[in-house]
Amino acid sequence: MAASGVSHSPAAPAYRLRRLPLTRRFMLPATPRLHLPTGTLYPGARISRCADARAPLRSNRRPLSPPLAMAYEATSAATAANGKQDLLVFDSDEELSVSLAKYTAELSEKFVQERGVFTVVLSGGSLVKSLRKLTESPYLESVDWAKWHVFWVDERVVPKDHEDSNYKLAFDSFLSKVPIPPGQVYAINDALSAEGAAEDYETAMKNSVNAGVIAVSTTGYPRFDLMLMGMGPDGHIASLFPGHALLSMTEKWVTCIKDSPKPPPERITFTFPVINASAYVALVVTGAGKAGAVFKALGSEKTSSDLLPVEMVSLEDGKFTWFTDKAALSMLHDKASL
Ligand SMILES: O=C(O)[C@H](O)[C@@H](O)[C@H](O)[C@H](O)COP(=O)(O)O
Repeated sequence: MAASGVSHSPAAPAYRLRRLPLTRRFMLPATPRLHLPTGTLYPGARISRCADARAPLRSNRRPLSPPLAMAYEATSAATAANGKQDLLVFDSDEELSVSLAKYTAELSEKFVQERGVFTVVLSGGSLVKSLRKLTESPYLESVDWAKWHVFWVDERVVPKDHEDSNYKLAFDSFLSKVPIPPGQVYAINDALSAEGAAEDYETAMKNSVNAGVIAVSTTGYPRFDLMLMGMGPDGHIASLFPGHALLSMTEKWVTCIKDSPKPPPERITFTFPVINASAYVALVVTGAGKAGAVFKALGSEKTSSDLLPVEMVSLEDGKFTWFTDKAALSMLHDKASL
């Protein structure tokens, strides 16, 4: 059996398309300085806090209670040539989840209007829990779920009903609760070896490109509409780990790793050219455990020889947004108040 066509039968509520207001963002010109809430300037950092950036996000149902997000615009050495990154900082998981749902629903509406489909890529880890608001009103009714095609940026090579399976994680808390047609959910073929599963997944992606479901980038790689990803404490994204030879893999769209430092060891993963061909990437990074990697990525000088995987995200022609909290930024704040 090829990747895709996983059976699940979520209830299929009638939906209607609702226009959702855009999340308020504060866009200032990029500057090689960091202004943090203390007002302290930390020369040498590369983030600028937008003036008076705390503001409530709006919903067409009800105003969302007090300041949800501080919006930042960030640039880094890796992205300077390829556009800006947005850094959104939330006071709570709840607020992050509300904003992520709104962001995703707006992109769904945009791409369904433009392309007639919406291709979404998920990682495993805590990201999936952050998608929970999408399974609730108003999104459950308003999102055009029938147009979604769901892929995984990485997957553990285990049976689909295994506790380690990223498919199972997403199915249990997200996919089983929204009416995406099962044939549009592209799980790996769990009967194959790691090599076979990676090859099979790449073939499924090529078929989707040929069918016009997945767009193509100017460099010939699949261009997904939205990748929703987490980052590990070591700065890994997908199953691309610091210092690993796979970081420089460009020949394949999907490859396998058999010595993942994060268990389980056998996984398949998209390669960097595919990640960097995306139209939108949302990176959800919360908690003090991630503060070191966030500091390295956003607050420290770097050379091309010591880049963490997260710093190697450099979108060809796309938009990268960090969804973070204060704990994840704590080392930046500490540095700024020195
Ligand atoms: O299969 C995996 O292990 C994930 O896809 C992995 O890349 C994950 O997204 C990060 O490790 C962050 O996970 P947490 O958010 O749980 O730390």
